[in-house]
Amino acid sequence: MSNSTLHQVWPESAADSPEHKALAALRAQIDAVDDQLLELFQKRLDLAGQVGRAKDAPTGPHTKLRPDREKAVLAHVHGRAAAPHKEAVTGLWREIVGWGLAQQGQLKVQVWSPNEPARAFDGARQRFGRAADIRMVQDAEAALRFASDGGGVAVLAVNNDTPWWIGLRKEWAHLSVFEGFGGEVPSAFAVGPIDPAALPGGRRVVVSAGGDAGDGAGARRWGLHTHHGWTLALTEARIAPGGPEGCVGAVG
Ligand SMILES: C=C(O[C@@H]1C=C(C(=O)O)C=C[C@H]1O)C(=O)O
Repeated sequence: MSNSTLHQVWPESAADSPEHKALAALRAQIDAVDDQLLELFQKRLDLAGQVGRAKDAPTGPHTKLRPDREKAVLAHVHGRAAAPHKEAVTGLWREIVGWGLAQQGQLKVQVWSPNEPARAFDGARQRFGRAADIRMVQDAEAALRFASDGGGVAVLAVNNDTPWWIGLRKEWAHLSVFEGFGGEVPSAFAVGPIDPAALPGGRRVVVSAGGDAGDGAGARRWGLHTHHGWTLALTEARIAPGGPEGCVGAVG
């Protein structure tokens, strides 16, 4: 295409056309909104940093990640967002909350999923956001040890033969499940040294030796895995983490 043809299609006077002016005015509004967003986002980051320092005193061995609070923040913005924007708002706020948590120290996530590594990694990235340092690992026990030693959290698949979850009733009893990945019947769980008071209020994760122990009458229950008499299940029964029913956490 020659220059003369270009001139015909897009004459110099186009800069003064009503279309161009309307576009420029809209972009000026976007620039102004960006300035406001930038100021508010940085203010939020600073506040999250302050919350982190306020949490220093009583947290003990627990991570600063508070799944219950994150869930409440996401539910709040989802509830207030206009219907066509709910998905965009929720996706963005996952990122915002991830960066908020990062103000209190970068979250490290070890993902173990021998059968579906990409799916588990994507789930972890969506849940914890760009701010998190997320790595695939080859050994479920090592990932649990990493979480136990305060290194961060682990995302572990259950669609395989390694019954790592039995350890949540034994050597890893101080770790809690706080998220499920893959829908109603999760194929992976996030596990970490979460303050039991900060667990999300969703379905409870139960690891029990034999059968249906601890399920309240009539509560819905999803069996996920069994191994040598041990059962991993989800339940809607309102049982307390760490109690005799074998509740090892909850999913959001
Ligand atoms: C700011 C906090 O710390 C973290 C960051 C959050 C956020 O940015 O909204 C929410 C929960 C925590 O995982 C908090 O506990 O309130």
